[in-house]
Amino acid sequence: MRIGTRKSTMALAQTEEIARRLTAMASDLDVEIVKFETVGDTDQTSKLLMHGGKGGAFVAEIRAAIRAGRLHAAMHSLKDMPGNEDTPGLVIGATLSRDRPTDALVLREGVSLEDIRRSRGKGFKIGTNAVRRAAYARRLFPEIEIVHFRGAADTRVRKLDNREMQRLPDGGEVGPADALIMARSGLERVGLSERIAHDFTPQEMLPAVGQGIVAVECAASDWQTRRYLALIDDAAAHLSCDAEREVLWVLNGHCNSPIAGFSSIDGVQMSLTASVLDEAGGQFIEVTRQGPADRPRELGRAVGLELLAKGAADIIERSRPV
Ligand SMILES: NCc1[nH]cc(CCC(=O)O)c1CC(=O)O
Repeated sequence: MRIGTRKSTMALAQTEEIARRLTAMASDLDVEIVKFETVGDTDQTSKLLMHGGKGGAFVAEIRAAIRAGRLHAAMHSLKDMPGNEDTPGLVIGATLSRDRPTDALVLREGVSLEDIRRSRGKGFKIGTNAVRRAAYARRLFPEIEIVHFRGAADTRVRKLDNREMQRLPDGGEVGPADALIMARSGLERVGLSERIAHDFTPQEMLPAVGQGIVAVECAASDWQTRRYLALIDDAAAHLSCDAEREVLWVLNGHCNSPIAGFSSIDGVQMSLTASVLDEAGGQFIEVTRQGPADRPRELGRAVGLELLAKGAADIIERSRPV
């Protein structure tokens, strides 16, 4: 099975995990990891929007290779898969069991969370490129300065430690950052979890839709690949995937929309919370509902529609595109 992936440390770790799980379930299977250098990786400073947005940059090229038969499958972080475009002929053949979905705070030497909390963020710069994280950061630390930080997880931490500036598309630069907000699961996968100073609770910072879930995509008609992928599919993660992504679908959301969504399963019940916030941190709409765990899309749809009824569309429309 030829599995395509970006070649960042994190993406490779995730793909190696897929390969390990596949060969544990099917010892006859040979897995080959095919590394792609996407436009999003080679072009670190220019706006991702030029390449069709973040999801477009990371995902489009690898999908074309599946459709052309050069790959059997592709690894994606579910969080990075756009929720507002159809993917005819492709399916998510497997979702791996979910890693811890929280966002985490990484600090440079000499800075503590207490300092940041006490000053309500005043005098501190926090690096992130996610509209959702910026919005929640401003709710938690109203006077913090957000600096746009990009790049692979390990690169970002190196820039933080070396007090490097971040170049911007317009030629300017920002930084250096005092802290970063990053996904715990990503930090774990690149071996940097000991750098986590604080895990934000879902009440402090609701995770992105799909955060912590690794997905494997393949051609809908490739039954042999689907049969293998079914062996490593985690049912609970797949139900959460369906529920949370339905919210994105209803809200026409992409991976950098100001939208958060997180579901959990307790027995036969699923609880789903989703929110929409504006980047300045002023407007915040949150909805929680419970429903039967085996009908995740219905629950996602109900939550998405309730967010719309409470004014979500306005906030989403006013948010920056990527
Ligand atoms: N946007 C990059 C990205 N895509 C997936 C993860 C890791 C978490 C995950 O798999 O959900 C990250 C890094 C981050 O957000 O810090």
